[in-house]
Amino acid sequence: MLLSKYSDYIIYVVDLRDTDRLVIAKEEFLAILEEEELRGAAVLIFANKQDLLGALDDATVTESLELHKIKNQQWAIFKTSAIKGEGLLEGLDW
Ligand SMILES: Nc1nc2c(ncn2[C@@H]2O[C@H](COP(=O)(O)OP(=O)(O)OP(=O)(O)O)[C@@H](O)[C@H]2O)c(=O)[nH]1
Repeated sequence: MLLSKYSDYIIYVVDLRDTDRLVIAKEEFLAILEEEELRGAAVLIFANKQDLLGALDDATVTESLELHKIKNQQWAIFKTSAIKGEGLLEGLDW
């Protein structure tokens, strides 16, 4: 992963079909939030592959990544389908 020295925002993409790696995704996500350079950066989550059957809902992702515990940073979660181009612009507009 590449991080610029002082980033204004983080975009984190979660694969809604990859339930097996949700725990790893959470660990990685929490480690990113602890990066000194990213303190205060806005956090944008793309919950991707929402077009596929069996995709997790965003409430489950919110709970799994413990987004509600983020106190000093703005955050938002958008359901996306990268393949269909859905939800991406809404997220980037946020
Ligand atoms: N249906 C669908 N397919 C997608 C979407 N985004 C990416 N893919 C497809 O998923 C496949 C794997 O892409 P990613 O999951 O992004 O790649 P990756 O994380 O390196 O792959 P894994 O490690 O196997 O998960 C590719 O064929 C993509 O075209 C999406 O929103 N919807």
